[in-house]
Amino acid sequence: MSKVTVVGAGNVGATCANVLAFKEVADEIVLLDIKQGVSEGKALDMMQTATLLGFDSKVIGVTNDYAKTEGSDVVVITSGIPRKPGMTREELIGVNAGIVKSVAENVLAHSPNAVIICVSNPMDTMTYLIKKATNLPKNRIIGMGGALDSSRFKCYLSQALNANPNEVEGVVIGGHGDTTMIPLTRLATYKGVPVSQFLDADTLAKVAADTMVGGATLTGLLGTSAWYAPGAAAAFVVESIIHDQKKLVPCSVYLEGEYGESDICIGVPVILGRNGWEKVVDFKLNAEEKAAFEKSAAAVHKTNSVLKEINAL
Ligand SMILES: NC(=O)c1ccc[n+]([C@@H]2O[C@H](COP(=O)([O-])OP(=O)(O)OC[C@H]3O[C@@H](n4cnc5c(N)ncnc54)[C@H](O)[C@@H]3O)[C@@H](O)[C@H]2O)c1
Ligand SMILES: O=C(O)C[C@H](O)C(=O)O
Repeated sequence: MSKVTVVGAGNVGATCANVLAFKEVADEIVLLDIKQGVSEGKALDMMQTATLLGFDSKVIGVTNDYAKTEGSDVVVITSGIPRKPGMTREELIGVNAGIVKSVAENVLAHSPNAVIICVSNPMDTMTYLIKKATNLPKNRIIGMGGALDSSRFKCYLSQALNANPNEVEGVVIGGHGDTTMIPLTRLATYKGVPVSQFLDADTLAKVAADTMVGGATLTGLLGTSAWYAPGAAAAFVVESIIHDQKKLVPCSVYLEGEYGESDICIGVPVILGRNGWEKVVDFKLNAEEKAAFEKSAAAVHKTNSVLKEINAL
């Protein structure tokens, strides 16, 4: 039997649980929130789609009762506040650090072998906080932002190409921040052919810029941050793990020398399998990409340093 817990039954958590159930990624999905009744209500609402959508997964909602999360294979942490228009993700650190740390401790008390997927922002720093606060093996702690950012990159690329998004490949590495993301335009392809054969440099630069502010654009439109693609991206990462798919997905993981960085969680391409992330894949960046990665890492290190200032570490 496979079991996944999603903590936070807000926009992203509920969407993630819904995708997990619809795709039957796990036999049991526990949706937990601190707000009385919300997760029970959303889980019941989802279960009432089972015969309409034809899935057999069971979704259970609980209010802050971690005993019900016992024995989870994977735990997705979405609890915390989202940004409002005009804010950066980094501004959420003060509130979200306390929430993420206590949630990670609570879930591990009942599921000591779980792989933890971090969604809460600022995601790279929250992933690092989980690593430092729990001291779990590094392969069991994963920030999912690169899966989302790469999906947005492929979406914008497909629109520029007027192509089917599923025939476009593209990867975003670096931090999950408006200025720290690195869409790897040089390596993006359409049916295996470099996109630079179809799109001029200005168009490609616009695609990269739109990708980097993809989350901010949606926050401006929605008044709060996005949830369909973030929830689906988290579910995609969970599926790769639960089904041991060995997919190559950019995720924020704890580096010890890979890509020239240490003591940081930041987005790099990793293989996902049953034990979490299994290895970092070296994309052989060129000088410009390496410099961008170094700059991105410096910004993430700076945000991480705030954890000590606010006594979260
Ligand atoms: N990494 C990414 O790609 C990505 C994408 C989208 C959103 N996010 C982040 O995910 C987080 C959630 O976003 P959202 O739109 O779902 O917000 P939301 O406000 O809709 O939902 C958050 C939920 O967390 C719950 N919560 C708060 N404290 C809790 C606790 N201690 N235990 C359990 N539940 C608790 C709240 O009650 C709420 O239901 C935000 O920090 C947002 O910035 C990250
Ligand atoms: O933009 C946000 O604040 C939420 C999330 O990180 C996203 O990229 O959608």
